[in-house]
Amino acid sequence: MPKESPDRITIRRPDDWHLHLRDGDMMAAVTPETATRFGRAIVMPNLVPPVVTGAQAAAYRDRIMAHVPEGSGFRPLMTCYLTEDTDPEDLARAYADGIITAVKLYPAGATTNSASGVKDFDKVRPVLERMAEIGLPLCVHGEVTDPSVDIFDREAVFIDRVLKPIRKKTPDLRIVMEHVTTENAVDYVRDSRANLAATITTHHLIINRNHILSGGIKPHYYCLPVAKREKHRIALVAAAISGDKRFFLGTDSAPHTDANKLLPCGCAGCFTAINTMSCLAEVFDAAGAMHQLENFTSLAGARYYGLEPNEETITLVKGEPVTYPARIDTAEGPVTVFDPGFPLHWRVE
Ligand SMILES: NC(=O)N[C@@H](CC(=O)O)C(=O)O
Ligand SMILES: [Zn+2]
Ligand SMILES: [Zn+2]
Repeated sequence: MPKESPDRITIRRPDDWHLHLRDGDMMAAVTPETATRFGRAIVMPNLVPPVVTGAQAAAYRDRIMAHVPEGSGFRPLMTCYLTEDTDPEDLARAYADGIITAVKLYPAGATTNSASGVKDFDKVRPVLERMAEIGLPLCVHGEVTDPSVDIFDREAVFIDRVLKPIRKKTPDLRIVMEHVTTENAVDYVRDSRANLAATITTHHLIINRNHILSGGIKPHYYCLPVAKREKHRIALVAAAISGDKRFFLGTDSAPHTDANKLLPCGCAGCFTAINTMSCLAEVFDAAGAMHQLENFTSLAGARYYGLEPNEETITLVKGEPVTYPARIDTAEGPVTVFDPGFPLHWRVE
């Protein structure tokens, strides 16, 4: 049990089960921000070109490690990007060698850098079957790309059209539905019997679609899946604070430069690596659920991935509003930090 008083709580060091570290100069700038705060992170493979083979995942891991501050103890958990040409044996080897922790499924065109994703889900059946056999988890960006489906319905439709058939044909495949944004997804995960869990982002616990669209368009709140109605946000908070071990933190911290966000066709993604724990503590505290924060950030995800929780602990302290930078500088340009829209009173000691 976390040690807790009204203004102080000590929990296991958190992990981030869905993170974008990018590459090159951006990676150099954002990797320390996560490495100093989290024990481990599942690193998304949607680089350009994507990380598709075990060898590429190992090389990417080494590039990340070069920017992990000494003594942080941070461990990047690597993923491969599933394509219609993925070789099941390459994945099986990379998993056996401890190079990858999961495989990522992007429907082609669903989100940032997903052009090489899957169009025909039958083509990846042999890979999914091999993954089920060896217990290699599949992380899923759960949105259909059918342009005739309303963007606010794409997650719910994905569950019926894609996820249910995959789970029926491959019931032993361990799946993580990434960054869920709807009550539909929460209910679907909660009603499942086995082999299904979900990550929830920091920002989807805080914003709804009004934050993006009301009173002027707010590109820094635009991410995919796009934030939905308030009733969905409420369902996400309920899942996060429930103590249910199938819901855990994946920040989906997805840095884009301001120049790439503030465009007629701006990029999707919120950069939350810096203030995530303060944001989450605020949300859990407001819900009277500080005692469930540790499960969400530090226990449930490790358990689903079959890993031990981190040995180290962190202490969060409540007091005067926390200060954090509005943006960070990178050699590619400034990146705006997620603004929850309210003061944050919890800081990591
Ligand atoms: N979440 C986002 O809005 N963007 C992510 C991609 C993703 O996770 O879908 C990115 O790579 O920028
Ligand atoms: Zn995604
Ligand atoms: Zn993501």
